[in-house]
Amino acid sequence: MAPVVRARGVAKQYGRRARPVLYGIDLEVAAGEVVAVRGANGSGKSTLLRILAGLTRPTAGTVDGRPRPVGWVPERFPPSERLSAAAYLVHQGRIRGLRADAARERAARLLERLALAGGAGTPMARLSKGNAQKVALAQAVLTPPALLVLDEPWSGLDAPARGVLAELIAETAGSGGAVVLTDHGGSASPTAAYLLEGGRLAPAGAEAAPLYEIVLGGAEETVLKVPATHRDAVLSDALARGRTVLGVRAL
Ligand SMILES: Nc1ncnc2c1ncn2[C@@H]1O[C@H](COP(=O)(O)OP(=O)(O)OP(=O)(O)O)[C@@H](O)[C@H]1O
Repeated sequence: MAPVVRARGVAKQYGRRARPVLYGIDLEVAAGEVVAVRGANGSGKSTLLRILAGLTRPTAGTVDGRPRPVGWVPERFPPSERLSAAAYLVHQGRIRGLRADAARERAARLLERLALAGGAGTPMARLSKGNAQKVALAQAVLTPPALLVLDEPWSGLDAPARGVLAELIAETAGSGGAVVLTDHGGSASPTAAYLLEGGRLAPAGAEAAPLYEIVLGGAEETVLKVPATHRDAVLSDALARGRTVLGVRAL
């Protein structure tokens, strides 16, 4: 399948005297792929993800094919906004070309799925870390992204929200999007995993964790591939949203 995004020879050095963080990284991510980038603290994972998302410029090399907009979930979501979570998401939806009522509906549905404690009317500055993370996730998938990049997305999320996150990742990949994430906890069951070490990227082998295929009915049929660890949370979330479970099978 044609790659959604392709990095070639990407290198990064923050300042001329600093030691380079990345050396000549090549990486292709195809539609439907979930790619995990792992490595020690400070190994350059966030730097690589920011370059893939188009937020940081590489010192050398190129990134081709990046679609717009990229769904981006930063490691730390700035919650210093006075806007409420709902107002912030509607604003983001408008920027991405949604009509106000569509943006409101989509934002409300995502916040309900993610069970934003304290409600959608809470000012962003007063949100807890986990709830700010939920808003970060919601803004990234307000319009279905062709490329979804998530930096440590599991951190701070409670168990049900982790299930919803697994579902959002599976939905993005299932509808032809490409997903790149860092996952210290190894919670994503990626289709490919890489280890970033000494500024170079090496294949780390995909996870051994078993995958399940879940077929959901309702207004339309959806097929999701989710790791066994998130199967039950995804099923209960789907049932709570009025979907019908048409099938569950181990892959
Ligand atoms: N804006 C910046 N200016 C200067 N140096 C930076 C900048 N951002 C990152 N670095 C440096 O680049 C190196 C890699 O940082 P990066 O945040 O990409 O690593 P990481 O693997 O994501 O770390 P962690 O697991 O702790 O999140 C670190 O030495 C960091 O200090």
